[in-house]
Amino acid sequence: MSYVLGIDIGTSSLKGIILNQKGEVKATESSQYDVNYPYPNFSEQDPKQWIRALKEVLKKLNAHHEGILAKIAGISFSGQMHSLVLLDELGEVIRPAILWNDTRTFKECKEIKEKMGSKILQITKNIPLEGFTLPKVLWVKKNEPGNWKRVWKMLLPKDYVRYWLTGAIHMDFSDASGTLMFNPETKEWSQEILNKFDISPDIMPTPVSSQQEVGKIKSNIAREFSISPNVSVFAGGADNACAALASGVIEKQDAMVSIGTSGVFLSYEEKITNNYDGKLHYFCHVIPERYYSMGVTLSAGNSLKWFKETFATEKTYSELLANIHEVPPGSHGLVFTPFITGERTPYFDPDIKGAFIGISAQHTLDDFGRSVVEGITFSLRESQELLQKETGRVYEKIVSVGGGAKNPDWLQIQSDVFQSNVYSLETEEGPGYGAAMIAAVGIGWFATFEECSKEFVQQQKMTTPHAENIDKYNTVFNIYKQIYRKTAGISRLLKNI
Ligand SMILES: Nc1ncnc2c1ncn2[C@@H]1O[C@H](COP(=O)(O)OP(=O)(O)O)[C@@H](O)[C@H]1O
Ligand SMILES: O=C(CO)[C@@H](O)[C@H](O)COP(=O)(O)O
Repeated sequence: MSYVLGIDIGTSSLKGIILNQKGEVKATESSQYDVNYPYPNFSEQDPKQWIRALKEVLKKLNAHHEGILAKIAGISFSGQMHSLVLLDELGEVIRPAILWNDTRTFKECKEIKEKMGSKILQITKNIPLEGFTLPKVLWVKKNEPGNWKRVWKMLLPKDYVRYWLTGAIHMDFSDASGTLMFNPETKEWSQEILNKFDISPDIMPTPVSSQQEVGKIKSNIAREFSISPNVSVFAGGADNACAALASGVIEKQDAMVSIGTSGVFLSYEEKITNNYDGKLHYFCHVIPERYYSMGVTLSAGNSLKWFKETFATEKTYSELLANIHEVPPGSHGLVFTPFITGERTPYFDPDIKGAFIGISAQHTLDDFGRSVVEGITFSLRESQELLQKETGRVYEKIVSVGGGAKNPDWLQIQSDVFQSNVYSLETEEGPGYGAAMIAAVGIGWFATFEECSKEFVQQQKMTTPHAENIDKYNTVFNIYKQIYRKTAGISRLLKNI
């Protein structure tokens, strides 16, 4: 029996997932790491952490499942998007990776807008945002000229991990389309953008499709972890594209909600004719010639993580949320906005701050816990409303994935707030499951991703909206929506304190 391995380089951990030919999970392991926030708006990670975590995961897979890596026939990857990794000529990392939720690049975004105007949207289908890779490249060029001079290649996290395993330099279309330097129609780096910002095409990795075989594992690494040297390594894809594949979101009427560190409301797109004027992100899918649009909450699960680590250190997530079902919708008049690292959709504002509004003496930790979960979900409803308005679609099926899908009360809140049936997956393994599906297609178990999805993805109908909660949530959501406007000025004043 041969298996496939999916490796997900998330923001909070690296996960390895092994599937058999029926899509059953034979083994899974993970290893955590931290994000560093050295200054306001900065968010960085040391790529060495990913390699340390990868080694730990590979070791644990073999140790807990009797040399299972020897049975792997194909490997592929998913990873946090947009985060910039710079390598020197020796293939060494030059500086910490600047992550997707780092918002230091306000000035660089302004520069891109001034120099490119509407051309950037025309070419890339996206507008300049602090999270995307091009502004990060420009920041290093301007602020760290010594580092910039040493750059041999620029990569994204999963491409760096794959490079460490194989020595080959590539980036797949789904991740390349999140750099703001790539044309998703021609599937090439945009010479016009690179020229405009004086970026040498030599530093760009070769763009390839997600299921392209890109190399073999280096022999010393294969030996160390008892992996067959013949294992095929496939390029892989952006974590959200991989999560959408793993959720079976392959029809226009289906949507995915992912609550990881970030939060995402994602819609499948058959064509690239419409880019919604940059109000939504528009990227290549891992499925050939398919696309997706999405809105992003910068700190979704990250808000809950921050809340837990700050106010309930000793509790697990399950303990923290154990009683939220006893708190009524609206958390006794307490509303949270999850803008703790600024916000993307729909505000695109790196300086907005989070808030609890309505605190009173009778509020308990359970009220706060529920209001954090509700605030994150309201933020995703803003993306849902924007997507529905722009696409004209009403999503008949919303599949919920990521850490946030682990809690049944949160699934109920999602269903009530989105006013839709919310499905969860039988095997909720997130983007790593999609990465393993890419390997399954790559090695030829299936001719297409659609065939693989039909065989592998098992959605469970989990949660339907409670009619009595819908009106209440509409009222609270309307209050939530006013908070951005009313706190934007105050957030700017607080920035300098
Ligand atoms: N049992 C749980 N209940 C509710 N939320 C959870 C639970 N476990 C994790 N989470 C949330 O999920 C987030 C991590 O999700 P994950 O998909 O693993 O993130 P990433 O891919 O960004 O590394 C945490 O920050 C936390 O907010
Ligand atoms: O920036 C984006 C999407 O545009 C994020 O969604 C990252 O891709 C990180 O994802 P998670 O670690 O939260 O899954």
